[in-house]
Amino acid sequence: MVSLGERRPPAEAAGDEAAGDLAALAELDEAVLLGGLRERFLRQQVYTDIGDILVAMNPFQPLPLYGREVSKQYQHHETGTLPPHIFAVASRAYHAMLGRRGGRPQSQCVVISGESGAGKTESTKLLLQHIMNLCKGNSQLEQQILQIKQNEFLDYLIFKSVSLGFL
Ligand SMILES: Nc1ncnc2c1ncn2[C@@H]1O[C@H](COP(=O)(O)OP(=O)(O)OP(=O)(O)O)[C@@H](O)[C@H]1O
Repeated sequence: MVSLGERRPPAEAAGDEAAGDLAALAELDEAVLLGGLRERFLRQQVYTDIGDILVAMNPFQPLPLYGREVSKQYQHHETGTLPPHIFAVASRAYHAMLGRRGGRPQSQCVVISGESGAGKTESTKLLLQHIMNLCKGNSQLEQQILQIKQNEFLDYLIFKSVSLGFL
């Protein structure tokens, strides 16, 4: 959903020949795609765009990607100016829901899919965390999201389809 640009969060600052949006590459086949994802993963760049799809790779370790500062950066950024991130997806859905950036207000749906242990639950929590930050001041929306967060059936809101794991 977003591509690499000028301003980058710290984790992406140290060199990034591997493209943030693989769909922007002139040639894209399975080998290029897997190579690009692998290269980024080795640099701890766990998020990669492929056009409108965000690929999130599970780092299985805490990374400094989710702090308040990073969340702030992604709240009102222009599409394409920051590296791919789950917060960018959340921001895009949030602003589109409210009809900002040109469109009319519309319900939004984010499908989070992956094999067991891929990180769907964590991604959902991060998505909601960022949306909570975005809707500070909108108490009705905040309450609605808090209700979702407290819902023990949160997992059932996630599409748990099994995808092929290549890496
Ligand atoms: N972004 C992340 N950063 C660090 N660790 C993560 C991240 N995402 C997932 N993990 C780690 O991977 C584990 C499994 O993730 P999670 O529970 O989200 O997977 P899941 O896809 O929901 O699995 P299942 O379908 O089996 O419920 C987490 O407990 C956490 O330790």
